[in-house]
Amino acid sequence: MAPPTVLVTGGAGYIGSHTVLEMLNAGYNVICVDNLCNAYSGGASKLPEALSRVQEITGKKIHFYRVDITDREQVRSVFQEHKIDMVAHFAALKAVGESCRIPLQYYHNNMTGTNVLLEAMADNNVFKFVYSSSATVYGEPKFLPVTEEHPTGNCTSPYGKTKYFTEEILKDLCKSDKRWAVVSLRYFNPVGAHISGRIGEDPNGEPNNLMPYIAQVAVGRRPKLSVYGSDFPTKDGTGVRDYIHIVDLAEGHVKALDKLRNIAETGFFAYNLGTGVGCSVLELVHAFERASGQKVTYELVDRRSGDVATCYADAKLAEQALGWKATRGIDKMCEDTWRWQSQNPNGYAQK
Ligand SMILES: NC(=O)c1ccc[n+]([C@@H]2O[C@H](COP(=O)([O-])OP(=O)(O)OC[C@H]3O[C@@H](n4cnc5c(N)ncnc54)[C@H](O)[C@@H]3O)[C@@H](O)[C@H]2O)c1
Ligand SMILES: CC(=O)N[C@H]1[C@@H](OP(=O)(O)OP(=O)(O)OC[C@H]2O[C@@H](n3ccc(=O)[nH]c3=O)[C@H](O)[C@@H]2O)O[C@H](CO)[C@@H](O)[C@@H]1O
Repeated sequence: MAPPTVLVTGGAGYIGSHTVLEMLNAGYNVICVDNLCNAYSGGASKLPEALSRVQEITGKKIHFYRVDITDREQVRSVFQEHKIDMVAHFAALKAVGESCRIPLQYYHNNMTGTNVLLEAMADNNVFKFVYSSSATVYGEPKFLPVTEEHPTGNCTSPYGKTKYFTEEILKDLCKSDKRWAVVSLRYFNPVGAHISGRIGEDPNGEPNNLMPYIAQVAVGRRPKLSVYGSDFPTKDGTGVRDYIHIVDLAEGHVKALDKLRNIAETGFFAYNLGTGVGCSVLELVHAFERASGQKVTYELVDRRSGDVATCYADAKLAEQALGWKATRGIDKMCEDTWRWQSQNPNGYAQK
């Protein structure tokens, strides 16, 4: 029996590339599409740099197509070229602040793109779908830890709304047609890098997120970290989040594919991918200093608008339903981030 073939959209990105690596190691065939709007295209090789390195690490072949998922013909051509069994959908624009400035581009890219993809799937009798969702669908937590029963939809940005609206579309789709089996994975705060140090997070321009910012200060690319708010009602006054190692996250996707591959059960399933452990900004800074041996200079400044004090997951449902549990702690997240950053001070674009 040939191993299943997974179409991975956004496979050249941070989470996509790490998940492709774990899918290949788990024996899946992988077809990747990406329009490279937020991924380094690499040198002469046909493959984007991140995927070229994934091939090097795994010794396995990746089929790659430079495709924009909003382009119906481009998407259809991939389904004509390959027999696809399942789809893992990472492709999206994801900068919260940018989404407030250019909401229409976010709704087009993330919503129209997903709808074009879903239509092409249905036209080719492909109904198994893993979706990249986010804890942002919960808005400001009403209770902690956040379970999958927490209300969704109280999103504070157009980006967050694209995630929420897409989940609602997927629920309606599953209600309308019992052939659909959808797993929506709600990521908390993915950080870290593959142990090889060859692939990692490579944000365009100034990082929005905490961990890549810390790493760039530690490696000397940025003078200091601004700590947004030190007067939150938390252990040390700084924001508390549920950071999850990117490889734990990637392994969670493989478990979701395994579930879809083997189940007769169809419908919509949502699972939190987090550790259940909250970590403050200053705790992460100090853990990174221990892991890297580098000083991370920081300044306590005003809060960033839209930030909540504390958010962390109840991850028990994913453990029960997927047989998955995060195993890597904060120190490992920092060690692996530092290995990537110190070996690739300028990310994939080695200058
Ligand atoms: N990184 C996080 O902290 C986080 C948290 C929650 C959810 N997510 C979601 O996980 C997914 C992957 O996030 P990431 O951090 O890897 O981001 P990323 O930007 O590194 O990866 C996204 C990839 O999708 C591609 N892409 C974007 N629009 C496309 C389009 N129209 N057609 C084809 N390719 C397109 C980009 O070029 C990029 O390679 C996204 O859906 C994001 O919303 C990320
Ligand atoms: C409001 C917002 O943007 N939320 C997004 C953000 O979550 P979130 O805001 O949790 O993630 P960040 O990494 O941006 O911030 C984590 C914590 O670090 C603090 N911090 C961050 C950066 C910095 O330079 N200094 C600093 O102190 C923040 O105030 C927060 O307390 O990233 C997630 C992962 O991409 C997205 O799913 C969320 O939708």
